Amino acid sequence: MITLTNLQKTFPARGSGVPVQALADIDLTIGRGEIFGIIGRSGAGKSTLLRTINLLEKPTTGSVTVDGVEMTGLSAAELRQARHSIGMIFQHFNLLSSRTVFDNVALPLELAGVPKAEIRTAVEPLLDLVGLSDKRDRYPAELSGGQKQRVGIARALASKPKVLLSDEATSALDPETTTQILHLLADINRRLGLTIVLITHEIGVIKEICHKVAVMEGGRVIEQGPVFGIFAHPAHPTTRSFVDPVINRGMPDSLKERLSPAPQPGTNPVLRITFTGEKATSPVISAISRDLGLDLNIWHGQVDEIQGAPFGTLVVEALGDEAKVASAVEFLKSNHLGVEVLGHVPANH
Ligand SMILES: Nc1ncnc2c1ncn2[C@@H]1O[C@H](COP(=O)(O)OP(=O)(O)OP(=O)(O)O)[C@@H](O)[C@H]1O
Repeated sequence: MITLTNLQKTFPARGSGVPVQALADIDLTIGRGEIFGIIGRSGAGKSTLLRTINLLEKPTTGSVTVDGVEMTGLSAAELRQARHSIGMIFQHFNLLSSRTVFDNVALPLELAGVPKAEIRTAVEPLLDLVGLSDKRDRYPAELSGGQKQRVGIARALASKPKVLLSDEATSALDPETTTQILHLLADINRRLGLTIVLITHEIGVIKEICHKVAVMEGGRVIEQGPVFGIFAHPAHPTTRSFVDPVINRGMPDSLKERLSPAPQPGTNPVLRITFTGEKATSPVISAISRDLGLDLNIWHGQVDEIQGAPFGTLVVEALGDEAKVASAVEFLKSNHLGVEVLGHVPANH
């Protein structure tokens, strides 16, 4: 649906400053109907990247294709037309304070010259969709933040876009309202098959509704893939720093301090077992002690949920000889569970 190829963006130097390279070597493919999240710290290049999709920001080099249309080659009139299929919502909602809820949602249609009767037929179901039918004649100042964002969403949907860009749309909202807005976006994605690209600095937003994620740092995408895989096995340290607070893959500090990297006489290995999907509930621990005669001392365990699928980690000390431990590792792998040796601790500590 959206392909960004070899995208670069450099902002020219201001005054006596130096040019800023905001985007470098960006290659991203976003599939039709996906909710694609882009996460990164302040200044990573998220907004610039999002704004290149509708060409609010013109890339210095590279190509942007949306629904088969190469955006960088369009004339001004063609670009205006192409932007009808790309809606956008914003952190601070960007509503017109002098217009009612109905008139804010109707605005893009009025600007496109749609007749009044048609506007009414288009806007009313949208107000219904976002749960604001009873607020149609209210003004933005009379609405809560969550309600304002619902107006923003309805307005973005008015021109029946195929893509919705969300620029930190929940950053100004409290956690409960954030969840409601995210559920609304997920619902719209399912019902309308809309492709959603959202940027955020909050990992919870990605965890809640995204199918895929790209992590940005210094204008580059440092890691990307399906949310489940990235959360379960974050490869880059920055990704880990985002994921660790919400997915506890770790172990107690007291144990960490006692770990030594290599086995010594009289030490036991410490394993981290990761469970994903339906395997998260399979009784592997009892199978290992029963069938392989290896006792496992559980140090730390956690079962979480990513995108509705269970994801668990278990840190265990294996109380047995090397051969038994090797068979247990093989057994776990053959059951499609993740297993890694974290280190070794003195036995009987
Ligand atoms: N119009 C501009 N002119 C010059 N530099 C810019 C411009 N817009 C952005 N930048 C710079 O480009 C880099 C990326 O900015 P961008 O706003 O895309 O980051 P971000 O990840 O969205 O950050 P934030 O989360 O704080 O919004 C930053 O160094 C920023 O200062």
